[in-house]
Amino acid sequence: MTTIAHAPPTRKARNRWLNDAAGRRDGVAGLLLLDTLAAIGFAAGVAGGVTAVMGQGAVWPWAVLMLGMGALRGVFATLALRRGAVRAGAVKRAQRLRAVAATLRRKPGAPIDSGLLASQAVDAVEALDGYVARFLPARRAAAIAPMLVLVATACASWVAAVLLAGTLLPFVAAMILAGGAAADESRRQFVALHRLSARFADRVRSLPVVLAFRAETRETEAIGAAALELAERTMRVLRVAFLSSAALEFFAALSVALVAVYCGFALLGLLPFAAPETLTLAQAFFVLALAPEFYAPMRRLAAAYHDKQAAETAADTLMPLTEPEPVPLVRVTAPLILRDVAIRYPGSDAPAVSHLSLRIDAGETVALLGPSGSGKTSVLHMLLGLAPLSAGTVEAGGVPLTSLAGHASWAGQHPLLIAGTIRDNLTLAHPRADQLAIQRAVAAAGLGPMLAARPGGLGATLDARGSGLSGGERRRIALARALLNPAPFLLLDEPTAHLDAAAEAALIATIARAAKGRTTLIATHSPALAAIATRVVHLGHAA
Ligand SMILES: Nc1ncnc2c1ncn2[C@@H]1O[C@H](COP(=O)(O)OP(=O)(O)OP(=O)(O)O)[C@@H](O)[C@H]1O
Repeated sequence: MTTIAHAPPTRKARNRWLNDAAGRRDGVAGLLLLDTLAAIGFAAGVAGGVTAVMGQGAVWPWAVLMLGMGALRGVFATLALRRGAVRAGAVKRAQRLRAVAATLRRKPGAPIDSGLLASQAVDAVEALDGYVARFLPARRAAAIAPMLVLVATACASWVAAVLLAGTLLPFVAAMILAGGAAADESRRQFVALHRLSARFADRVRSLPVVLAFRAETRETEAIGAAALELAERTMRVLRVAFLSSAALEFFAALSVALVAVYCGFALLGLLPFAAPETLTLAQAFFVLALAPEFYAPMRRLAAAYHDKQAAETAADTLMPLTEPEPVPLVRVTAPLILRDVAIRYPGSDAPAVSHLSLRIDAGETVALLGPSGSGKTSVLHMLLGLAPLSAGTVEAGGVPLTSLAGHASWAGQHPLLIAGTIRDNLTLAHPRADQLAIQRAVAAAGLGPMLAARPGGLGATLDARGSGLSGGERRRIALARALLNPAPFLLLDEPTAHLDAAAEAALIATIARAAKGRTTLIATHSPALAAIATRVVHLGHAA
């Protein structure tokens, strides 16, 4: 089961990270402020139009002002939406690349958790969308826009401005209370979502094992329970969200009602106290048309508030991802010299390999022989930067080596297959390989009969599990891929396992040809394959 194993960061650190992740401002908040200014113009148009209709001047300039400002509001709102979406897209792309890069360049031997990666690269990154596109611009605009409305209102009626401002304080207090509760609930909801998606991804990946052990019912129940937990958490978040929107709507309605009652009574001279100001019809209409705009930025902010909570929870998952170190591009050549090398996996008490010293000269073929578990694969993985070098040194062509990746063709024990055609799988390590080179590699790896029997041949599609391929066929694909890549080092991990004697003999001849001119290291249990090596190195008990 996938868990988030680190302590949550402090609020300050989280906010700083979110700000950095959101990057530069793209003027979305500015567009929202322009929308507020256009709303003030619109209210002026309404007020002027009404007084003109009552016979005080021409109507059309006010109508033009009203329509123009209305149209501008539409333009500003659309531009703000579009710019926000573009900015959020860029932020998500950068974070997704970061999540994937952190996984690809994790410490050698550190376990990979596909459920966690899926949750980080998909759910957590997606949760930043609303934060960047809506919440941040809404928060920036909400700090200024109500003040603009207040100043415009005060120019027409200072009493109306005081009434609006008076409802603001209890509203802010209510929102702080509701916001705190919503933050906790939202965090719990996100953890439940993370748990469900990680569990689901893990189980889909291990579906054959689940089916083989008849664990469908148990796993279905577990996923059902996780889904139920998520539903309950979502309902709690919604309840708090409804509560805060009820508070918002109450104070928004109260402010408009107070202004309307005051303006009406002031115009009719029905105020139960001496009028503190003289209000004209135009001023009253202006103030009334503007009153709903006072709470509009807060409404926008409240609508995006959930995005902030989701982003904060996502930040807890994304922040611990370490920045990938740039991989230095070093030209690596033989000889390959290992001095007193030890490989110890994280969490293991005993090293998988210890005190291994070895020199492999350019063009040499070395076979690593040894009982199962003696560390043959670990040595190849260490050279590729996939297993940790815990002690000793490795040097290639006089350069201290961190990884042969990029300089080596590799056929692993569990060949990686991607969803795509057989050709896609072959050209994975050498995308520019031409048709002739592909045909040669296919023939050399003994894939010809399999491709001839398969509709589509090289164009036949595989899924990521390589369903429909035998173990031997998968290894042949991995070998053909390694042969296709003209790298100076060739690393093969049990390339002839799962093959009958005749197929093994044919493949050994192919490997012997492919090894010519390359520095080759082969991990094997097969004495026949080891026989083509210029040197045999025994690991483990057999040493
Ligand atoms: N990722 C890992 N984390 C922890 N221990 C590991 C890991 N990979 C391998 N080991 C351990 O390291 C030891 C050497 O394993 P390795 O696969 O290198 O042996 P091998 O000689 O290639 O075995 P085989 O012939 O069965 O393929 C084993 O005890 C194994 O359990």
